[in-house]
Amino acid sequence: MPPSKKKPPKPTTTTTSRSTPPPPPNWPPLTPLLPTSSLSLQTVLPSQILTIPHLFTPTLCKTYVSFLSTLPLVTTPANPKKGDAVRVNDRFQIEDKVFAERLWEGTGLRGLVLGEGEGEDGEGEEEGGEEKRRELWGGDVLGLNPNIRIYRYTPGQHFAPHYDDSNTLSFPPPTTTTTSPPRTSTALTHHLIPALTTWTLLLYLTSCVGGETVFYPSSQDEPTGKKSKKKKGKEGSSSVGVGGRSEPIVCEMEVGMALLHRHGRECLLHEGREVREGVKWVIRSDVCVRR
Ligand SMILES: O=C(O)CCC(=O)C(=O)O
Ligand SMILES: [Fe+2]
Repeated sequence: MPPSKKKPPKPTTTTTSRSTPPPPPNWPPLTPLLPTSSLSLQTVLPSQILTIPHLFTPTLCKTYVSFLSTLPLVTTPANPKKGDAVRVNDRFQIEDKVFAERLWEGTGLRGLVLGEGEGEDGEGEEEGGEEKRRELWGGDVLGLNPNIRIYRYTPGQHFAPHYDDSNTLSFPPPTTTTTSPPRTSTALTHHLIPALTTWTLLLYLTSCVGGETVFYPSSQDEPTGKKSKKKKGKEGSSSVGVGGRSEPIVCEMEVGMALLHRHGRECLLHEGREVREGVKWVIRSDVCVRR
């Protein structure tokens, strides 16, 4: 029989695998943690940069670094799309609402942001707390963005100066803690809440030489000559902006420290400086508010 000229059918596996989101990683449990009474929200620059030292313990950071090292991280291109900041690091990104919720509820982050319990150093517990909190966070806080990003910077890698955009999303309803399924299949979609990201969360799992996150409160301090086309909101009137000039704010990485900074219209120009020795590991998410 002569060989058939018919082409073999095209495999369809590519299409199928592309439309199926990857399963979330099997994140290690968030333990050990310090008691929430030992945590506090510290102000680096009022209404702009806050930190929470020891949100993760050194032991938990080590566990996470070993685990994250097993994930398929991808090196970002050194020549980004037009308009995007140059960032050279290895990253892993996943939509994982369950993990975002665990980070929010299980670490004490929620209590600190919402001003519950003890330990805040001021921002959340002044008179008229509720209104101040809404002003600080940019609305009614819902929780953390399920879009979880993991960054690894090895020596020579960095994130060039840029502004973080605010993004809109449909915020998923809280996962029920019981094992029973939702009563109707529409329960999940009907309760999606229109949301907006307002602050960036960076959780440092290591410290290293270099790799600091640096903020430039005034545009005159832009280190590369890159000028933003965006309108700058209130950032020029921040307390260190006397006469339009101010020193860069250098946030040294501390193992287990969370750094929160305002983003969107009021985002300060910032960068992740080049790592010179060691490896910088970061978990990134965002604070979301009701839109
Ligand atoms: O890694 C850093 O220090 C900065 C990261 C950053 O700016 C970002 O994720 O937008
Ligand atoms: Fe950023």
